[in-house]
Amino acid sequence: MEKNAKIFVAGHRGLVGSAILNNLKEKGYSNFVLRTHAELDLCNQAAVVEFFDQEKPEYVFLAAAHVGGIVANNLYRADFIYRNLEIQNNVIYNSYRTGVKKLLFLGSTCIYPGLAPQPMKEDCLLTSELEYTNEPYALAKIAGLKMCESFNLQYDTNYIAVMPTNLYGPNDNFNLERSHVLPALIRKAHLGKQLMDGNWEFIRKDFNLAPVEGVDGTATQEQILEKLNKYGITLSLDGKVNIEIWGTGTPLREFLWSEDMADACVFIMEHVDFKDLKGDSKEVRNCHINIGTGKEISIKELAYLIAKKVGFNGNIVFNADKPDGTMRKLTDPSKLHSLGWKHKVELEEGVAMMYDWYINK
Ligand SMILES: NC(=O)C1=CN([C@@H]2O[C@H](COP(=O)(O)OP(=O)(O)OC[C@H]3O[C@@H](n4cnc5c(N)ncnc54)[C@H](OP(=O)(O)O)[C@@H]3O)[C@@H](O)[C@H]2O)C=CC1
Ligand SMILES: C[C@H]1O[C@H](OP(=O)(O)OP(=O)(O)OC[C@H]2O[C@@H](n3cnc4c(=O)[nH]c(N)nc43)[C@H](O)[C@@H]2O)[C@@H](O)[C@@H](O)C1=O
Repeated sequence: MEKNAKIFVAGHRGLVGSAILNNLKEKGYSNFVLRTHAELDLCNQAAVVEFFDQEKPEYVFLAAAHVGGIVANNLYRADFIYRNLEIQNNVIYNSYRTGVKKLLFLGSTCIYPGLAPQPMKEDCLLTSELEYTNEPYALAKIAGLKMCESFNLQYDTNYIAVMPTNLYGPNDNFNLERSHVLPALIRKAHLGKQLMDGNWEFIRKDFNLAPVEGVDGTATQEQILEKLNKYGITLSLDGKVNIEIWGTGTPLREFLWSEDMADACVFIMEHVDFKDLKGDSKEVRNCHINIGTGKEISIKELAYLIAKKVGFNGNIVFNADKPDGTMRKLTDPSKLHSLGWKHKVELEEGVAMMYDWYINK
């Protein structure tokens, strides 16, 4: 990638897109074409055609997608499949049509079977059933990686698909209904701590609740408690505070710091071509690349790690009525390692940086 090349980072204000943009800037790239969701809805085919015709980017990082945690994926199944197919079809096809030199498509490790052998290698794709909670999203991601592979084979394009593990970092989504587990637990633990400390004003502002004029403090506290209860943060009979963790706490997850993820994306754009991944094989499958650490932790251990970092001394309770999702999804990152990239930030350090970012944002 030439330093003055015109680069389109789709989704540049999101968790990964913002980290990719920063990483590119740090590495000396400066010629960006950027659009917010409001400026360009990537689901709008006509608008995307016009955008590519006008701007003619040379390189594309496709980090825009309809993204959410386990409950959002499970509830809004139509949105997750439809919007993601729309976004990726529009961006990948128009990249081909206007001669984009290279594109990086961001998938997810959800593409692998729910009961895949662990750790998951790239070639366990499509070997058995997907995990139900995010099946529509995973199917869209599989379509995206197959679209890259198929355009490469038929039209000799250079599109690479990467499959990141669960990510976290600056600009993450802290919405307690839609977010992934790590930002959700940081916010729940922090709110729980504020409640234990009687810091009502902080919680009121956090939920954007207007101060109630003419009503005494008690009424306002009731409103605040109602809001907290909705998200599983409650006063406990032992005088402490309970924060609710979804599921049993036993699922295992792997977490990668978003700035490491961005570094891997830029590294791959700079150093890896589809032809290197394909080699001499005639039947091409599984050329996508896992991006992960190869290390896992249970949700329960994660909850205690976050509580310790935040200084939350209340109770952690598990709500088994909420879904666990897949019990284990650990990547095998050996392909990525053999290409020359390895993660730097370990989970404990990442959680500390994430909490710092959250309280200072
Ligand atoms: N976060 C994670 O743990 C993981 C993420 N991934 C993948 O990584 C990629 C980036 O995810 P992440 O950064 O977490 O997601 P975010 O939700 O943080 O960011 C997604 C970005 O896409 C934009 N976007 C969404 N829909 C549209 C649209 N119709 N038109 C234009 N822009 C749109 C969003 O804009 P706006 O906010 O304005 O809607 C936002 O800037 C995605 O492909 C995701 O599937 C894969 C594995 C794990
Ligand atoms: C990366 C990948 O992420 C998604 O899959 P997921 O790994 O199941 O996502 P998650 O982060 O939402 O949950 C991880 C685990 O954590 C538990 N959990 C506890 N308490 C909370 C909680 O408060 N919020 C959330 N979200 N989860 C919680 C939760 O029950 C589950 O066992 C895909 O949908 C898809 O988006 C995708 O690409």
